[in-house]
Amino acid sequence: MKVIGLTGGIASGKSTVSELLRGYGFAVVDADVASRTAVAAGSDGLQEVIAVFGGEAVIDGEMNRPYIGQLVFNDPEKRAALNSIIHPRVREIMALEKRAALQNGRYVVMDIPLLYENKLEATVDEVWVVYVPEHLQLERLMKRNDMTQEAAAARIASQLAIEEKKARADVVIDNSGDLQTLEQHVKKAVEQFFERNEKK
Ligand SMILES: CC(C)(COP(=O)(O)OP(=O)(O)OC[C@H]1O[C@@H](n2cnc3c(N)ncnc32)[C@H](O)[C@@H]1O)[C@@H](O)C(=O)NCCC(=O)NCCS
Ligand SMILES: Nc1ncnc2c1ncn2[C@@H]1O[C@H](COP(=O)(O)OP(=O)(O)OP(=O)(O)O)[C@@H](O)[C@H]1O
Repeated sequence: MKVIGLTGGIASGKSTVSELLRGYGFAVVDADVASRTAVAAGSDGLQEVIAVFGGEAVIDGEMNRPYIGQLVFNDPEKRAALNSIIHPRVREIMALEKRAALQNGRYVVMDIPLLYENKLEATVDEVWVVYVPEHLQLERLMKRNDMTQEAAAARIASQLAIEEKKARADVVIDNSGDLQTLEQHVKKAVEQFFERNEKK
């Protein structure tokens, strides 16, 4: 059973593509969901976040995401500190979910925004990159998160450039067009995937 690593830049359309892939029967393991589980209310992960970032890191028992986001996307050292708390836990959660999906005989999609940044290529069989040029990434991120251009640019700058991810991909899914066009691209990529993997 093959494992696809799905990545791209922030707001390039990974979640949109992973929903379409669910529709084709793939099991999707999502790093953003796992990263929330890693610091859920009452968890050891959240305790560590409080130890490092202080009491303001929590609001109503939950991690104060806007506060932490504003800190870490403007300071690489703080980002590294948060990553070192959350990423090992995310890897553990995702490995369990992946194993369960494979045991059920499913093709698996690992949706991992930081796949290249964290050198996780070897944990998947092939990498699909959801690509949009950076100006569209900025535009969609500002719109989705109701964010200033400055805040959106800081988030984009905290990741490997989208052009670099595109260059390294096994499969590129272009999401520069409308949603209908994206659906067609995904359909084609899925057909080619099954041709490669089920023909022999
Ligand atoms: C900083 C946090 C609190 C901001 O929360 P917020 O709800 O605003 O954003 P959300 O978690 O939905 O992330 C949105 C996107 O931001 C990007 N992103 C998130 N964390 C990081 C990071 N540490 N470095 C680079 N990009 C990141 C990803 O593309 C992600 O898909 C949160 O992103 C977080 O806990 N990040 C650390 C864990 C992490 O690296 N998650 C990403 C994949 S494991
Ligand atoms: N083809 C498209 N045309 C217009 N808007 C789109 C298109 N594809 C996605 N979007 C919108 O762009 C935003 C980003 O898409 P999505 O949330 O799927 O990205 P993502 O890569 O999962 O983001 P993140 O890295 O933050 O998890 C969303 O608001 C989504 O509705």
